[in-house]
Amino acid sequence: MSSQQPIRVLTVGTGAVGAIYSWRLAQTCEVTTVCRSNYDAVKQHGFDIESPKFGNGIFKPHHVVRNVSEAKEFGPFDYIVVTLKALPDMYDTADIISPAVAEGKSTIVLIQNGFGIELPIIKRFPKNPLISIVAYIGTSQVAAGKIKMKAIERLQVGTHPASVDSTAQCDKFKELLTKGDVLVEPVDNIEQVRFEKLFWNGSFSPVCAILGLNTTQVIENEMAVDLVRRLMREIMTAAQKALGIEYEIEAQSEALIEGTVQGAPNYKPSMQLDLERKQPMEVEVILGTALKSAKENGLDVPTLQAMHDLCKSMNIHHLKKSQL
Ligand SMILES: NC(=O)C1=CN([C@@H]2O[C@H](COP(=O)(O)OP(=O)(O)OC[C@H]3O[C@@H](n4cnc5c(N)ncnc54)[C@H](OP(=O)(O)O)[C@@H]3O)[C@@H](O)[C@H]2O)C=CC1
Ligand SMILES: CC(C)(CO)C(=O)C(=O)O
Repeated sequence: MSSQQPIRVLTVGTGAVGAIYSWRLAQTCEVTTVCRSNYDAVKQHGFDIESPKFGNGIFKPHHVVRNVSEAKEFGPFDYIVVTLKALPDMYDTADIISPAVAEGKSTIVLIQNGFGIELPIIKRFPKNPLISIVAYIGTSQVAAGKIKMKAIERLQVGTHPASVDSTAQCDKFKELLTKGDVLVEPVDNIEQVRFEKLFWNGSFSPVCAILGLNTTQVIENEMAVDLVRRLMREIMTAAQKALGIEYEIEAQSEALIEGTVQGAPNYKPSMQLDLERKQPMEVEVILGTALKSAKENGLDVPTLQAMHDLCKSMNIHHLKKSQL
C-alpha cells in the first residue's frame, strides 16, 4: 500500500452489517459497495443510518456498484469485506468475490456468523491474506438502504491458522476499524470464538425461528427453553471434543440464558428474521458444521440433528416456493 494511494475497500453484500462497517471504514478508506436489491436506493440517496452508537446520518459510499465485476474499475482493492449471509448451500462466496481478488494481494475479510466459513475461501485463494471477524451487533435493513442499529457493537477480530500469515494486514485493518470508532477485540483463536458463538446462535436462534417466538417468549416457555438448554449442552459437548477445552456445561448454559434475560429481552435473532422474511437461514454454518464436528467425534446429538433438519427443511420449502 503506497502512502499516496487511498486504502481501497470493497464490501460485498452491503446489507445491515455491510452498511455499518463500510460507513466506519469510509472515515479513512475509499469504499466501494456491492448492492443488490438496495442498489437504486443507495445509488441515489446513500444509506440512511440510525445508530445510537455512531449517530444518525446519510452514508454515501465512494462508489456503488451492482456486482463484483462492475467494482473492478474502482480497484485494485486492499480489502474485500464479505458481509453476505453465509449460505454455502445456496451460493459459493469464493465465486462471487473472485472477479475482484488479486492473487496473493487482496486481503479477504469475513464479517459473518458461523463456524468453518473460512476453509472454502482459503482453499480457493490459498495465497491471499484472510481476516475472520465475529460481530456482536444488532442491525437490520428495514427498507432498501435504511439501516437501524441497536446500541451495542463489538467485533472480535483474528486470523485463521490455515491461511497465509495475515498478521500485518489484520493489524492494519484493526487500526482502520478503531479509527472508525468500532470496538475491536483482538482474538488469538478465532475457531474457538466462532464455535463458542454457536452456543447462543445454535440454540436460541433456531428455537426462536421455528417457534416464531422472541427470546423472552422462549425463556418464559418451559418446554421451549428446555429445548434451548438441550441444544446448548450438545453444542458445548461438540466444542469440547473439537477444541479440547472443558466447559462447565450446566453453569455456562444457565449463564447464557440469564445473560439473555438481562441483555437481549424480546430479541429476534437474525435466523428468526430470515424465516419471517421467507429468506434462507444460515443453517449449515450455524447448525450443520457443529453437527458434522459432533458426528466426526462420535457424539450422539439428537436435538441438534432434529433442529438442523427442521431448519433445513424450511430453507428447502422456501427455495422451492421462490422457484415456482
Ligand atoms: N444483522 C446483525 O445484527 C448481525 C448479523 N451477523 C451476520 O452478518 C452477516 C451479514 O448479515 P446481515 O448484514 O444482517 O444480512 P443482510 O441480509 O442484511 O445483508 C446481506 C446482503 O447481501 C446481499 N447479497 C446476497 N447475495 C448476494 C450476491 N450474490 N451478490 C451481491 N449481494 C448479495 C443481500 O442483497 P439482497 O437484499 O439483494 O438479498 C443483502 O444486501 C451474516 O452472516 C449474519 O449472520 C452477525 C451478527 C449480527
Ligand atoms: C448473537 C447475535 C445477537 C449477536 O449480534 C447474533 O449473531 C444474531 O442475532 O444472529
